[in-house]
Amino acid sequence: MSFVSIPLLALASVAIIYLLLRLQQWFEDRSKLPLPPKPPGVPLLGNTLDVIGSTKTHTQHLLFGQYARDHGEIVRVQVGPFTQYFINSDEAVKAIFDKASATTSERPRWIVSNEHICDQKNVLLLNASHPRWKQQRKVILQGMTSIPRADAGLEYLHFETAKFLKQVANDNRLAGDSVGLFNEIGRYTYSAFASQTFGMDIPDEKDPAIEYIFHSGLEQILGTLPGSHLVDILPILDRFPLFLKPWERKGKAIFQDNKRWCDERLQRVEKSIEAGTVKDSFLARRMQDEKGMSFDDRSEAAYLALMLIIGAADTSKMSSWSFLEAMMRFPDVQAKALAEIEAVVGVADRLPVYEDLDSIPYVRYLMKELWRWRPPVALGHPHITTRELTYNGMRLPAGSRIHLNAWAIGHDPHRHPDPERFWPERYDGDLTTSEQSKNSTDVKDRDHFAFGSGRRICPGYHVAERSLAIAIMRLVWAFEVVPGPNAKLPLDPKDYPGEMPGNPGEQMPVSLKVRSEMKRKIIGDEYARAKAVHPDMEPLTHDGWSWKF
Ligand code: HEM
Repeated sequence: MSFVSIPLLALASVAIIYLLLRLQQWFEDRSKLPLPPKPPGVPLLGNTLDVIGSTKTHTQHLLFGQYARDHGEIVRVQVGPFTQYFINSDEAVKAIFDKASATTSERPRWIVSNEHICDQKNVLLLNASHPRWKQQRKVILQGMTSIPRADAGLEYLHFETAKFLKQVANDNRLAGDSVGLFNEIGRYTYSAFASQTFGMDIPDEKDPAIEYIFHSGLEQILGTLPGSHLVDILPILDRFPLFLKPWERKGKAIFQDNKRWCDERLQRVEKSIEAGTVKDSFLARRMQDEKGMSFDDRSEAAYLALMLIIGAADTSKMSSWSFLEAMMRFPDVQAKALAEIEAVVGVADRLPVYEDLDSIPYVRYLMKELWRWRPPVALGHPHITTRELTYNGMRLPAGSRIHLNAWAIGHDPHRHPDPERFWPERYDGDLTTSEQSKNSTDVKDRDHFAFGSGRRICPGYHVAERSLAIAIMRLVWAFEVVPGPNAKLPLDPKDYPGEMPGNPGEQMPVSLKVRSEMKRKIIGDEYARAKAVHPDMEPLTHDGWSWKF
């Protein structure tokens, strides 16, 4: 036998074994329920080309929405070697994410993102079966996201939004500069959550802390996208010695950098506790409540504080930004919202506050409509099933990667007639909070799916509700929201796509005009009053970007 034929023989044997295994699988599957339907694709690549194309044009939500309309409640999409299942109906979400949540709450294995970059300390990426996941969810609820804790955070939301209003009301250039407005909304949300977690605020939109926190989150999320790291496709590569694994060295270095950043802030909080000058915050309370904690526990709490800013800030920023899109494109809704808010708050007496929400049902409808129309996490974070499930004559094998398609459900014309229209009246009479609505006996009554579902549902919805209600009431009360001077009319969301699928980007041409001199004065006065009682906080500044590899 020649030397050439040995490798050929080996290759042929591998191919035969592979075909035999596929054949065996086919025989086994013949007697089982069918898998969910899949959109037409090309051999071997499946739907990869369509998905890549939609990623380039920022239209993944539209592609997966179309798949849902064409193929129904569950769609099987093949991207390279990955099969993803998109759950596209409220009933299927209830059956799969809620009722079967004991078997649908794990995450895919992300070697680089979860194990190296986050050292298995990020609640968002951990498996639900990992003891740390349960522990962190408990700490988050007690320390930041329960109703009393969310209420305690209102002072920061009121302060930061008042500061934003004052900046915009007194700076015509900023009021007409969409990128500037986007960044200032980012500053106030990052600052509101940095204050609540670390007890430190971010006074300036150019503060490098914003870039640092944003990039830390981005690095983690990018690493969860299918195909971003070869080792996630071929986990055997993880067994190589470290010098052959640049991804692991880089991931671990990022973790160390994040940890150093958190530890520095932890030490500042510790010093202020010792000096008796500590500001109330998630981290300070955690350290004072848990006297027996070692430095590693404290360091983990500080890391969790950073993860919380990452989870809270961009989703809240995006909600305020999408709200401006809705007001600009639907001026009748804006006019009605203004009338309803002024009827309770007065035309020029004071700024709206969160407590006004109960007296203005229309604001509740605006919130529900916004999260239906523009869910910030439109295609959900992936979960993994741990055993085979059946639903409506279909089967999901164990190990399936499932996504809650919040966009498709929110834009299903049978569930929400005329879904592209921003129409808060569709929720007329529904005054439920997010928590009450998610527990609706009939899932058809549930308002939207922006926070996910089941055991892994976003723990921050009480906080998110407070943040959005304040933003909505104050933005509408203070400003007329209009298209910017260079806007291409009629406005088309395809002209200003954002990084988060289905959400507007910073180039959305929006402009704000303060509604009256009286309102400008009230904004100035109330900001001055809020500043006088706002605790003096240390800035969260980061001295330069330190990830260098
Ligand atoms: C409009 C605002 C927000 C939206 C739309 C949102 C949405 C989501 C979604 C869709 C998930 C994934 C759920 C799943 O895996 O099924 C999630 C997870 C998470 N969110 Fe939020 N979120 C928001 C605000 C917040 C806030 C304010 C906080 C904290 C104060 C927060 C903390 C978290 C955490 C810690 C997780 C990870 C939960 C886990 O994996 O177990 N989020 N969020």
